[in-house]
Amino acid sequence: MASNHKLVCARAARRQFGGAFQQAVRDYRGAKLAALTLARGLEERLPDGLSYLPLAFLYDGEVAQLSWEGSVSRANAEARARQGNFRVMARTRPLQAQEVEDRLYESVSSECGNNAIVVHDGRVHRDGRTIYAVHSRFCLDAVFNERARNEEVFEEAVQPLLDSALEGGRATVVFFGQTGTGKTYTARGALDLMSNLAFEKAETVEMCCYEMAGTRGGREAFFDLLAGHEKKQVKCLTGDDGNVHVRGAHKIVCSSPSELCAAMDRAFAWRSSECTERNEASSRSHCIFEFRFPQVGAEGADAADGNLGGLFRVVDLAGSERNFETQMHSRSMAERGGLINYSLLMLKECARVMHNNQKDLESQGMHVPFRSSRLTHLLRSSFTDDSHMTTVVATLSPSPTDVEHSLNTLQHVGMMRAARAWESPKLPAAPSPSEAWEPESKEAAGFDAVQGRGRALHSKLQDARKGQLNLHAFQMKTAVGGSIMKKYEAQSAKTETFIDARWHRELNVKVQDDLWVLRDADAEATQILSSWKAEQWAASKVHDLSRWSAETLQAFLQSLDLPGQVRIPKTMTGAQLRRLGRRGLAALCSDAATAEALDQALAGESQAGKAAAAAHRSTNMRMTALGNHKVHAAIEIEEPMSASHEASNAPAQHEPAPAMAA
Ligand SMILES: Nc1ncnc2c1ncn2[C@@H]1O[C@H](COP(=O)(O)OP(=O)(O)OP(=O)(O)O)[C@@H](O)[C@H]1O
Repeated sequence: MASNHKLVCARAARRQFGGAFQQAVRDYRGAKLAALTLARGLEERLPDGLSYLPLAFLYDGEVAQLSWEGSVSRANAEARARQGNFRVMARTRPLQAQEVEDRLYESVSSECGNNAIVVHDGRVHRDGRTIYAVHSRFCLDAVFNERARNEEVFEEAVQPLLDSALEGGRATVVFFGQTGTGKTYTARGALDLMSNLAFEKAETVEMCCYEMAGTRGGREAFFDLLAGHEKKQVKCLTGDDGNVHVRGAHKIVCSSPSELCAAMDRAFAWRSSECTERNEASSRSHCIFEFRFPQVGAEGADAADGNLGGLFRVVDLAGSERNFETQMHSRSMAERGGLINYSLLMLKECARVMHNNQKDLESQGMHVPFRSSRLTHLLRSSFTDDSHMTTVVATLSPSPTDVEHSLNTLQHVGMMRAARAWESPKLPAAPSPSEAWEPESKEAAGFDAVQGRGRALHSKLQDARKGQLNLHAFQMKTAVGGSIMKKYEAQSAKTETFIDARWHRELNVKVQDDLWVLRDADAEATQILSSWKAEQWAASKVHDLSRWSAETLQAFLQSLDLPGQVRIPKTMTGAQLRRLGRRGLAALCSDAATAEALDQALAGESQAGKAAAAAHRSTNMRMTALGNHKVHAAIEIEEPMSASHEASNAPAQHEPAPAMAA
């Protein structure tokens, strides 16, 4: 049963049909390679657009189009990789040992030369039979694949910021992404490399480090990580310069790389981290490293308050988590996780509003809720101040089970990038093989950089069978017009729908509509069955003398064609009549013939009651059989139930036994 459920769950399906999805990824990569070769070889010889044609013959239309588009826009990659103050990059970690053991494939392709990243999303169609892959491309300022080393990431993402800070500027690098994707791994690598380089230009480096976590009262607060055990709370205040500063944090002035590394290690040691389902050492707080580089000639000045001296921040955010990843969390972990998710949500919300403000002229000026979380409050200048250099590094997991996370991360960093699109240089239009292609200028806008969604069909189960499932369940004939497996639970008459491709063939059915239609049909079936069961129960009790009210008894007596008189009091109920017994009943009748006729009529009612009760029991048994054997059991039952016929024998005067749904 559980396996059927899993089939409609995309994550489980990605595991189950891994081979087919992997083939889709291979196809895409093959098409990409072919497109690159063609673009290089034919572009100069053939007019625009025509060089695309050989690819269209070889591959599925959308895959060919997407891969071609990726290869021709390669020329624009350099222009697209902005040298502006706000840049967005992505780094994919390699598959972990457990993922390799589970035979998971790589669902992310990094097009490093093209500064683009493609997420291959394996999906199951709502019909439950067709599986297909959607390839989504996101264009960023730089992309690092799973083989990229920390040094490469540092050189591209961090070094320009460090240089700017060493010259007196303000810079922030933010590591953002799903839990267990390598934010801390990348941040630590960058910090280690930074500690050496910083002293090439600065004599001393002042460092403070704090984390944003929850207080006991469930509120966000900053805690000093260099203050030892106590984790002293520090304040986050807006200074005269309009920037947000953390006040009261312990500062360490380092004069050598080893001192700086020791201070960083100390901060990492105090940072909140716990073992979770996804990461053995998962960060449970947002950690901010702040470095100040006093400028030459600025000695004695309060560099923290004035703009004298450069500021460099490394923000290692806690990872976003989804419900299925937090099943084993304790209560306190769940509370902290709630705060983390809230602050990340607010960060995404700010990105969304900024993006909307940028994209839609009408909504320009919409309030960006930076103050809704302490994290966004702190990072405000990174996103709004043009002179503040910011790099957001999105970390991604290549696992197909994390595709939703990866898409979500890329969409949000894309929005952040788009929100600062005014900085991007004007790009020349890319050659396009068809009118329908997205214009290259859109690419620069980050979020709109999803260059189209390729769709490659890889259905193993394309046998389109005709027919219709007629569900004969206890006289109920439901033409659901689709592939449906029902499980009827005897007690609650509950039905569940399972879509399982195997049943399509066995039942020889074809999905005509989508799952929602089937669900409607299922709900209808549940309703009919439930009311029918209730009616049957009521029908079985209609003939039970001991349940008759005084009115029902009088109606019953009037319906009988008795030879003589019966002197039964108008207030006497069925139960009281039964207690009289045969002799007591005869005493109420005017003659023996009347007593005999009344006795026979009551015996007939008793018989009918027994038959109805037997029918009800049989219904329950059949329902149980359905529960155990699913639809097969229902189909094998050919004889309609006879309870309705029994019910029709009930006396017309008293409450008629309801007919079953036919
Ligand atoms: N690029 C990489 N190369 C090799 N291993 C990596 C890479 N990125 C991450 N890892 C490994 O993945 C695991 C998780 O990494 P890390 O703790 O940095 O994730 P995280 O994103 O900080 O997670 P959380 O948000 O839960 O703190 C670690 O064991 C790390 O060594």
